[in-house]
Order: sequence, then structure tokens, then C-alpha cells
Amino acid sequence: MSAQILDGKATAAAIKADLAQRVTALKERGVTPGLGTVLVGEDPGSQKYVAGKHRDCAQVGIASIQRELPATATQEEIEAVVRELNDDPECTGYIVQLPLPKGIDENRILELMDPAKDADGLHPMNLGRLVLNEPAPLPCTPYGVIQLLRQFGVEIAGAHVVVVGRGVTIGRSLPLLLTRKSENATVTQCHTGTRDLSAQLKQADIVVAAAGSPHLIKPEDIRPGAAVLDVGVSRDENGKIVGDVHPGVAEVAGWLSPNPGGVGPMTRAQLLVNVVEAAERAAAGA
Ligand SMILES: Nc1nc2c(c(=O)[nH]1)N[C@@H](CN(C=O)c1ccc(C(=O)N[C@@H](CCC(=O)O)C(=O)O)cc1)CN2
Repeated sequence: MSAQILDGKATAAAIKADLAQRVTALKERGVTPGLGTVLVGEDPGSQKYVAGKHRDCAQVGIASIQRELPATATQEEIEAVVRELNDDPECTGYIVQLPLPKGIDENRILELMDPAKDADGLHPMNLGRLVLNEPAPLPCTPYGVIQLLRQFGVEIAGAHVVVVGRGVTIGRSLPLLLTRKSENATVTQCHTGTRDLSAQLKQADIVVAAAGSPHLIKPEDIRPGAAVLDVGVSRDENGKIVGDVHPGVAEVAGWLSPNPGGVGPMTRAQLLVNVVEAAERAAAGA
């Protein structure tokens, strides 16, 4: 068996084409969506992701506002930039690129953001809304995972999904999305404290690997025909991405997201969706 590829690049391109039309319609009504990014430090991965986000903005007609601070920036300096973007009318949505350098209180920064401009869905108010099943911007990677599964017709309702990882950008919120009535999946969340990860993985119809542990998920862990999404990003000595999923899984799985080219582009597309939706709400006077 060779898995069907869950092509995130092509799916994201289709989402962006639709967004470009919606941005044109917004501009005709006098509203230009603007995405702000706050990048602290010189981590090459984060620099690449932020550059990609602005490239996407240019493609769909969203204005870009970039703020960069050195790795030595203090908590107060970062908070000042967050306050500035909260007050900037040109900035209709923004993100603070994570992780922030050691010593910075990340949660305090996220709490300081205007929840109405939170393009990542990571503000505690928006995560709370997700828990309460109220409308909120959805965290980009988790929603990107769901969109990719939908696009390729992978059945989510009734599926047993094993999520590996409990980080703030995906592991914490993906189970919340998957167990909503609209998705209706059953979720097991695994992490470094899980006693027998392989036994859990073997039960899964869908595996989402977001542990950041190179080739953690082996072919023998996967039930033949299962869908496997590789969200983990580690880098080898040449800076090349190594995912959480061993390449041999392609011979066992029914569907597999490549890495790169799978969930990463979907994360960026969902960010644009959140920016455009916020601008549409603003244009409607909501
Ligand atoms: N504020 C946030 N910080 C972080 C998030 C997030 O959603 N919000 N998620 C990750 C990083 N991330 C988004 O910022 C991200 C990861 C990957 C990609 C991407 O397009 N990857 C490409 C490969 C790029 C490369 O070669 O390195 C792919 O998978 O094809 C975009 C965004 C942590 N931080």
C-alpha cells in the first residue's frame, strides 16, 4: 500500500484564491485587511514562517505590518509593540510569533493582545470561547489539520483520533475542535507521559503527530489504512526539516501529510482566513 498524499500546498492555494476574491470585495467597501506580525529574535525557522505569512498576504491583497525586535528585547519592549498594534487601525489582525525567547512571559504577552485582533486564536478569551462553543478565531494549525482531512474526504465523524503532543499552538486545542458536534471525533491525547504510545497509536483511525520528536511514529505503530498527519518540525544538521513520522509509514497509512508541504501551508492559509473573517465582521459592523 502507498498512502494518498494530503497535499497542503495545493489545498492552501485554493483557499488563498477564494480569499483573494473576498479581499477584493472588502476593498470595494473601503476596508483593507492588514496582518501584523511580531517577531522577536533571529530564529531562522521563525523568520522563515513570518516571511511566508507576508508572502501569502501579498498574494491575496492583505496589507502587511511587520515588527521585529532583537532577542535581547525586554518584556516591556515587547508589550509596547503589542499595545501599539492594538491601537493601530491599519492592523485588523496580528500574531506574535512563538516561541518567544527564554525569560519572556509568553502568556502575559498573549493576554495583552486585543482579542478582536487575535489572528491566531491563542488569546485566552478566544480559547475560552472555543471551550464554550462560541464563535472565535480558530487556532491556525488545528483548523488547518481539519480542513486538510475534509478536503481529502477522510471521515472524521466517529473516528478515533490520537493526538501526540500538548503544546499551545496545536496539541492543547486540536482535541477541542475535533470533539465539537460538527466534527464528532473521539480523541485520545498522548504526550511524553503516555505509558505505551505504540499501543495507543495502533487504535487510531487518524494520527496527528505534533511532538517535535524526529521519526517518533514508526510504520509498526500505524493501523493499515489510517490517516497520518505529520506536524512535528525538527531540523537536521543542514537545517532540513525532519518530521515526527518515519518515511516508512507511507507504506502502511491510507493517507499521509508530507512535511514540508502538508500542515505548514494550511497553518498559513488559516491565518489569512482569520484575518479576512475579522475584517468581514468589522465591515458588517459586528
Ligand atoms: N504565533 C504562532 N506561532 C507559531 C505557530 C502559530 O500557529 N502561531 N505555529 C508554529 C509555526 N508556524 C506558524 O507560525 C508555521 C509552521 C510551518 C509553516 C510552513 O509553511 N512550513 C512549510 C516549510 C517551511 C520550511 O521550509 O521551513 C511547510 O510545511 O511546507 C508555516 C508556519 C510555531 N509558532
